[in-house]
Amino acid sequence: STSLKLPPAPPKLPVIGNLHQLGRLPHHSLSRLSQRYGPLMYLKLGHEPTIVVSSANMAQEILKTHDLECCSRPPRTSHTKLSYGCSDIAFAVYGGPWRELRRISIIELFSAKKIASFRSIREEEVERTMSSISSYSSSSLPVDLSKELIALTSTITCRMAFGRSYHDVGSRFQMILNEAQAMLGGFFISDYLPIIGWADWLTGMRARLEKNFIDLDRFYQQVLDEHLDRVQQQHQQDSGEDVVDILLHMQKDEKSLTTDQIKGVLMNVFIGGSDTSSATAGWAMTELMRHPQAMEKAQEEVRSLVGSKGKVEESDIDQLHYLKCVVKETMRLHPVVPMLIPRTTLQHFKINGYDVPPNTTILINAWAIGRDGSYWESPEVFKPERFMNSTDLEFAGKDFNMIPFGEGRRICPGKNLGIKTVEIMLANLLYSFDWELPTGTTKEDIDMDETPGVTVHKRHALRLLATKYSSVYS
Ligand code: HEM
Repeated sequence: STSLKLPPAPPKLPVIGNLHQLGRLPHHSLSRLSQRYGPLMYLKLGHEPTIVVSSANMAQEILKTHDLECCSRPPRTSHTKLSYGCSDIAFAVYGGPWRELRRISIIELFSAKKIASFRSIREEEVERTMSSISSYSSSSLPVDLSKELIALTSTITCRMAFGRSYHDVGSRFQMILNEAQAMLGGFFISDYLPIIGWADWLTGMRARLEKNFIDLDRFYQQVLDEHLDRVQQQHQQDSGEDVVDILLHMQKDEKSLTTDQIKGVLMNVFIGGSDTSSATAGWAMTELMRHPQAMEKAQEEVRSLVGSKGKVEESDIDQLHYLKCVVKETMRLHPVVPMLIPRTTLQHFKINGYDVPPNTTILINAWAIGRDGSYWESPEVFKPERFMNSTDLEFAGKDFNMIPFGEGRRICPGKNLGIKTVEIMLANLLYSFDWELPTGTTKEDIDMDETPGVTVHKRHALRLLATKYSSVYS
């Protein structure tokens, strides 16, 4: 290994390596570090060799040219536990079972037809949330928009996954899921320093992980048993099936699908699907509150299109060009999975003259790439107009300068579903209400602090005063 030419490496400490340089928000710390050491950095996170990628060019090398060599996932305590031993899509190592599950999910769960079949769920639940916000509107109390959005996306996901009778999973289940999610981005010492892995027990992390897992598993088992009775008696129907129905039907026909795989996919649908969309919509509203002109333009567009219809439907969205630019600009500045999901290399390869050994973790800093001044003019400025009239600037576009969903073999399979959910929520929020900051605060007071974790949320809830837009009810 001494003959390998590795990418530039910041100095490291014995045993912990560069762990102390990650800070509370690793995407920020690593972005700063890359300004000094370049777009490819070689770190040691405890015992784990890691390459951090911080430019679009290098991301393209990894996600396109060398996608096959680095499309596996490194083992992680929390990921392994919550994915039934990596029997899922998101954390499974590269290989036959992952490929098969991904193929099934793309054809059966995330196809355009399937996404369309869940349309009424999205529209009904968005409408329900708008009426709940209306009640605040009449009481002149601020709405905790972050909370409303999380409740909305988890209800949509529950109905899609488990069916109508599960639309209200109760705050308990939501709480466990939120905690499980935080754990996925959390710090398990055993992941990096197996030599003192017992510290996970001391800190109580391990016990919490086990408990959350047992609670979630109990819930999934109950849902599966209830669905199983029904599925045994019915023939496959093309519409009206929830995710559990589809997977159980597939299991009945193909037999190769294990119950752990079904539960693993459910965990992915939940953890990958609900939080990401609510966090994105929350960031979009936050940016619009800081940029009143953009807010006015977006509201003007949606209101002039929809008129006095009372709500925005999905069929309207294609004509909302500015709204789509707002969503893109939000995802450029706030990719809610800022470092994607870690990858690991399967074999040695070279990139930009440097060696990348096998079993090296690859972290791609999508957050830094979206704010890179060599690709983006005034990168820190929220300016949805930059996407107007540009067919080149797409998510996972050809230049790799905006990759909020990743790219290559591991690209997010729920991308189109996620975008649709964000757009319909945002369009209705903008159409139905005028938004103001709580009395005594100005747009300069809006903080942009983030929570650490796999999915990055706004740290402090976005609280706003909502006033019903009069033409909605006229
Ligand atoms: C705004 C919404 C969303 C964002 C920003 C997002 C982002 C991401 C990102 C960055 C990855 C990692 C890609 C990589 O490793 O290169 C990912 C993977 C994944 N996402 Fe999403 N996602 C969203 C919505 C969804 C939805 C709605 C679902 C499902 C219902 C979903 C399911 C998954 C799964 C299963 C994977 C793992 C793919 C694999 O490893 O093969 N995501 N997502």
